[in-house]
Amino acid sequence: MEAQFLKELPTLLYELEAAWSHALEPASPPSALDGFIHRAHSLAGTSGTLGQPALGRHTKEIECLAERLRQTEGPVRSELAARISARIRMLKPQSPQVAEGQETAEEDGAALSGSSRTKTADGQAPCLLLIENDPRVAAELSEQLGHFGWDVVRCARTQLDRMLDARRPVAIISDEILTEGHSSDPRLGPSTQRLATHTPVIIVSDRWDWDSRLAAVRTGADAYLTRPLDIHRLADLLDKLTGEQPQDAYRVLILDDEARSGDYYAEVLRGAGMHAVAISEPRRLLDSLNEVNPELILMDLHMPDCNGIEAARIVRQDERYASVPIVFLSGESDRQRQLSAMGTGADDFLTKPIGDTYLVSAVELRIARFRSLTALIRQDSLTGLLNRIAFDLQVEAETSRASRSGSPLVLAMLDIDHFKRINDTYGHPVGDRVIKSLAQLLRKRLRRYDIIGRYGGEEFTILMPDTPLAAAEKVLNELREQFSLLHLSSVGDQFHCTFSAGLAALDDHPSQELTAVADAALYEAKRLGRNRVVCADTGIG
Ligand SMILES: Nc1nc2c(ncn2[C@@H]2O[C@H](COP(=O)(O)OP(=O)(O)OP(=O)(O)O)[C@@H](O)[C@H]2O)c(=O)[nH]1
Repeated sequence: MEAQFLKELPTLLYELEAAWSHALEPASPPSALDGFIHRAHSLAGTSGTLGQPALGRHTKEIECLAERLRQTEGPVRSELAARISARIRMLKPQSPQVAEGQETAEEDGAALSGSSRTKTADGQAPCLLLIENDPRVAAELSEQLGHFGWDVVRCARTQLDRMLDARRPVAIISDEILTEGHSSDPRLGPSTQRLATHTPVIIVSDRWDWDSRLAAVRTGADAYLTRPLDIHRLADLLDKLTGEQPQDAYRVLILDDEARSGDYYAEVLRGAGMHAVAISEPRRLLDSLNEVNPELILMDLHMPDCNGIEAARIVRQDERYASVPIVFLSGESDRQRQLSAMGTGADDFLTKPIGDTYLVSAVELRIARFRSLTALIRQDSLTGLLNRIAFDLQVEAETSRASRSGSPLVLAMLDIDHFKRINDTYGHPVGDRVIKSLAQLLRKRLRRYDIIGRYGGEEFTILMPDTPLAAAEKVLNELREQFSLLHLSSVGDQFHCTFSAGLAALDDHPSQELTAVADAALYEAKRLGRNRVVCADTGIG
């Protein structure tokens, strides 16, 4: 049965995708969405039973999102629809076994080197189809996007239909407008029409005029860029359009002395794609805070050993969690008592019993607001990376986590070489662009759970959990090479930059000294001639 299911899977996925396209059409009746939910539901169930649990979970998430879409009004609808489309794009007809493997590799922290992008079925980087008549331009574009981790496949306009089916690209870059609407072009085959609904299209053109832009808009192109092409802008745009910077799952910690209800809420939140952990003993709170690093704490108010107000106070004693929203979830319905409970550092009160959809929305809204507020405080405005204070806090959290679990951890410090010369030669704004390019490269090529910060000026820091020193050195050397190959440009001028890096491993150095040790290794890299990676000596602390 499992073999038969695998054989039928491409068709089932095709039908699921087609049902989604149909549900998206403005003129479709509400039953179209019901039909899609039904298909997702049955695929989730069958996949789970027939040996494809990862596919089952993924499709279940799609089903839950679609259920919420059915119950949602207003602007959130388009966000939900985009999330469903992104998840559907991740379903590859031939991928179930690989999806399992990929999950394992990521869980093992094994996917160390290379891109952090989601790999396709055959382990390749996600593919971009490039329609570009000029071979020289195509080669250069492929090479440059390759540095950012994209696998660019050239394709003639006439091959588009076949290539869409064969490679299932995450986006199309084209030097010509894909005439008459790329989703309804009579010259395109059925697969093109199907995929084009979901595959973003970027037009790159020499023409600035209104008519060309309008024509692109009318064919459903998602973006229109003019030459000379700014590769960093294109890379940014690709990230946005392909959802390649997927939001990390919202992290929620639930404390409820009734283990069964805590587990139930956790299950509901997990069903909506969140990372939710439930504990029933207040004493486990501190450890769980470190493990989950929650963005919201749902807490029962009345508990026998320690009530919610006391537990909230304990959370607030730790400055790392001083601003994490705490929401009491309790059967307490007396408004006055609710308000006085909130006066102790909690932010809100949800009254039990609470419906699943309401719980999910309430949690999502609060975490979204928490994220946007903390981003302002934690992020460096030029690069969007963590600023120095936020990075240092992460060092504290990660070093204590790694010490407890005994897993290796490396801290790297990077500094762009001769940066003053770049500023002096090309001006400060170009210098800023160089800083942004390195930030972009780091973000693209490192794993999602590596922590990247801008430490100041042209200096960057990276914290690499679960990473032995030798592996980190290899990754940093790859990054160094990729950065040195990036074409950077100022008006009419092209130039290259390099960086130096110093690495320190937690195994060999006490956590308080990690940054200073990495900094000393960086200094050594500069002294030895720059454009190199130096690991701090083992055992010197
Ligand atoms: N454009 C730009 N320049 C910055 C920024 N922050 C710091 N700088 C400049 O970065 C330069 C750093 O120069 P130095 O510390 O002398 O080092 P360097 O020229 O990179 O030389 P080495 O590190 O020894 O290879 C200074 O000129 C700073 O003004 C920034 O945000 N944007």
